[in-house]
Parts: sequence; structure tokens; C-alpha cells
Amino acid sequence: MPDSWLDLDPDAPFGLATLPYGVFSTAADPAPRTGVAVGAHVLDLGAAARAVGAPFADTVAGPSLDALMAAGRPVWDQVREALTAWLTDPAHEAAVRPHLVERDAVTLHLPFTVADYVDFYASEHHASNVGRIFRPEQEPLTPNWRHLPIGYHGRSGTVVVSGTDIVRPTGQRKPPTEPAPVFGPSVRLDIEAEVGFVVGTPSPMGSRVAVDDFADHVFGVFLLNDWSARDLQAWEYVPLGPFLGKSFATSVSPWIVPVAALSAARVEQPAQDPEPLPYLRGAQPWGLDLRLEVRLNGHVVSRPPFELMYWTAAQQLAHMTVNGASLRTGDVYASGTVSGPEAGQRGCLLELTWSGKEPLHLPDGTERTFLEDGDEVTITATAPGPDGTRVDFGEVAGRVLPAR
Ligand SMILES: O=C(O)/C=C/C(=O)CC(=O)CC(=O)O
Ligand SMILES: [Ca+2]
Ligand SMILES: [Mg+2]
Repeated sequence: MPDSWLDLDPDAPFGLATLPYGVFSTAADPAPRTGVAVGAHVLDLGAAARAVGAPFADTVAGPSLDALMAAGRPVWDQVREALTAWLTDPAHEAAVRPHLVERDAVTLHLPFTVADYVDFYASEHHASNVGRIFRPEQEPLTPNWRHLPIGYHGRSGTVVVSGTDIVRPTGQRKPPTEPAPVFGPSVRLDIEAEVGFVVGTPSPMGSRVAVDDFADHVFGVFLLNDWSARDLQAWEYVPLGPFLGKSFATSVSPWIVPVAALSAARVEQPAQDPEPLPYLRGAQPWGLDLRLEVRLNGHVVSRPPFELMYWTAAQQLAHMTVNGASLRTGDVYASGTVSGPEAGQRGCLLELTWSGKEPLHLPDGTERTFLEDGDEVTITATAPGPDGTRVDFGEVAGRVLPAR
């Protein structure tokens, strides 16, 4: 990979291997606009594109990524190629440099209009653990689990950008010791460390998207925390699945990593047995070697390995459309909680504390089963980039506020 005229520290986040898209504003110019993270800077994408006279300037110069996402794979490739050229060819420096702002001086916004939101359940380790905890008298995995990527429809209107405070949800729960449900703030508030995918290119109702067409439809990848009130969830979820226990907030990281940045992170997914139906098979590998870290009040509590996910995002996309459901620009789907086989690789407190029975002892001397008011959770991730480089996802963070 060529060097940038920007002196990029190879150990610092957001080198040329990532070039993620987001939406930012500054104190001097509070209008949200598209940007690209590069080292300690954000490049004002629309302003830079206009300055160099790029043909796609109008498409990228919006208050959100919506127009770029809708423009499709050829434009995504063209913009990414141009960005690399602008930041490496000294001939572009004079036009581009004035449109760099300090990254720690910007406010980051939700970068696109969230259309539909689906959450999957694709980690065998997570699904087995949750099955053991919620349904101890049954087989951990339901009979359908290895035949299709299980999911549910979430609430797109409560998808919020990293840094948004999360008010503890209130609702019905039924402790096993009580004869009837009680009403009040959740006492089992949890996180779920997940990876999110956003659709750029839509598909018409009545058609299907094949596993191998993943990269033509999915614009980018980001981190997602599916906040979950386990007590509300456990009481409400039979027989229709998660509802109010998960609809109060879902946090997403502000930087959208283009699918093209993940070429060196692609790996074979774990072997699938039984072999899935033909519509869930593809010729290209779409396992992704993303390495997540979950921090609670600054302490690492888990390192979930995304490469072990049983179902890939490409299979999830094919499944989501196999019945003829359309895709819209801005549709978000989440992988499901990412958990590995080791205790230190579990992506939620439900598993990490085995439903509160085995509290976590944090290095600051405190103990946690579920989240307390004031707790802050941060999820970060990296992936291998080409030629020994690294792809950075940044972070999704959120702090718990008391119930209202
Ligand atoms: O098995 C259940 O009843 C519940 C599962 C979940 O809470 C997990 C969920 O939201 C999907 C996931 O993140 O893997
Ligand atoms: Ca989830
Ligand atoms: Mg949620």
C-alpha cells in the first residue's frame, strides 16, 4: 500500500487500509456532513470531492451517507479508489489538505437513515449458552438452528449513534419468587456485542438476493450493541420472540467500514453440518476475522472472535430475502451476539456471569452481574488489512442512565 503525504502513524487507528465513512459536524460548522476518518483527521468528503472536481461530488456531499449508499458498488469502488489517490499522490495534497479537520474536535452523528432493522442469532456458542440458561430442560439449540439463520425484526427508530446515553428501561418482569408480574426498572440490564451490516443497493419485492451477491448489496460493516433487558425479555418472549426487552435502544459505531476494506479479513466460516439448503450456499467465503473487545468501565471483560460465527452475513442476507422481502437502502442487520468457546470470549453479561450466578470481579475492586446506573460499555474491533496492515472499526460506547 503506498504511503500518504499525511504522516500516518502505523500504530494509530484509521490508516489507509480502513478509510471508513461517517457523518460529522464541528463547532465552527454545525451542519452534519459526510467524512472519512484518516489517522488523527476527518476528511470532509463533499468539500474535498468538489475541490478536486470528482464526478461523484454531488453524490457524496450530503448530510448523510444515504445517497452514496444508494449509488451502488461501482460508485463505492470509484470513491474508495479516489480517496486512496487523493491521500497518497502529492499532486492532490494542495486541494485536499484544507478539508482535513482534527478528529478529536468533531461530533459524530448517526451516519445514515436506518430503514428496517433485523437482529440474527448466529453464534453457536452464544445460542447454546442462552439455550442452557433460558431453557435448561431442553436441548440448547432449537431444531431449526443449524438449518436457517434465526432472526427477529427490531426497532429501527431506536438505533442510536455511539455516545448516546441509554436510559434504563422500565416494564413488566416476573421474578420466579413472585406470584404475579411486577412493574419497574429492569434489574437485569445487559449488552450484546454484535457486528452490524448496512444495505446500500436495494432489491425489489418478489426477488431474492443470492449469497454471492452480498458485496453488491451491502455497503459497510460496523459495531453494534443490542442493549437487552433480560428480565423483561424472559417474561415476554414466548411465543413471538424479543419485543420490549430489546426495542428501547440499539447503539451503533459511527464509522462505517466499507466491505472492500475487509478483503484480507475474509476467512472460511466454520464447517456447517448439516449442509444448508442450496439458497444458503455460496462459492465465496464470507467468514470475517474481526476481533472484538468489550470494556466495562474501561476494563476488558471479553474478546469475542467473529470468525467463529456459524452463519455468515452473506447467508443472512440471502435468508432475509428468500421469501421475496425487499431490501431498502439503510436496512440494517446485526450478526447476533458474538461469543466464542472460552469464558473470556462471551459477548453478553448473561453468559459472562451465567445469568448473574457468577459475578464478574473488575480490576477496580467492584463486582457486576448486570449493568448498574452510570456504567459505561465500549465495544471496539480490528481486522487484518492487506500486507500486514490493520482495519479499525473504532468503537461503540454508551452509558446507562437511571430509569425515568
Ligand atoms: O434464545 C433466546 O431466547 C434469546 C436470545 C437472545 O437474546 C439473543 C438475541 O438477541 C440474538 C443475538 O444477539 O444473538
Ligand atoms: Ca441481539
Ligand atoms: Mg436492541
